[in-house]
Amino acid sequence: MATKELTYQDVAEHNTKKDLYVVVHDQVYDCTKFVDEHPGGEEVLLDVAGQDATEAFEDVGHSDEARETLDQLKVGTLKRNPGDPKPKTPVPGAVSPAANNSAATGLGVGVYAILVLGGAIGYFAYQYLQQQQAAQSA
Ligand code: HEM
Repeated sequence: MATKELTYQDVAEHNTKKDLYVVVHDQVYDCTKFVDEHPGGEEVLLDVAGQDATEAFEDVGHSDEARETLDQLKVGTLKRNPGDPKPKTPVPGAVSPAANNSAATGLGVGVYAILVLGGAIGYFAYQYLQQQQAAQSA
């Protein structure tokens, strides 16, 4: 197995579909041949091309099989220098339980507000119509 040491700058140069390296858990992987076969689509891999994909990779909850595939793509180990970028946060739209939860909580408050407001408007409209009818029949 290759034990070449690459810096983050080395990896960052391989950031196109035809030459695509990613970092996962400080290991460097050449995904060039795999990008077209990725069951999760090429878009997500292109999004992390030449970058640290650890968080994106783990957030999806890849299978052991995916980890074996990853093993076969390994080209070296990342040599971290001070000031190197941190692992990239997952792309929007990617399967992410944490992101989904926070979105649901945010939406929950909004939905409650609409329901309460809608209920109040409905109630007052009903009262108003009752009064109108009472006035007409008098
Ligand atoms: C870096 C190397 C990667 C390898 C070797 C890899 C491999 C795989 C494999 C084998 C699967 C099939 C399901 C499974 O076995 O878990 C899969 C699915 C998936 N991958 Fe990756 N993946 C990689 C990176 C990524 C990244 C960076 C993302 C970014 C979000 C991603 C997103 C997904 C998604 C969303 C699926 C689910 C597709 C579906 O079920 O329709 N993958 N990947």
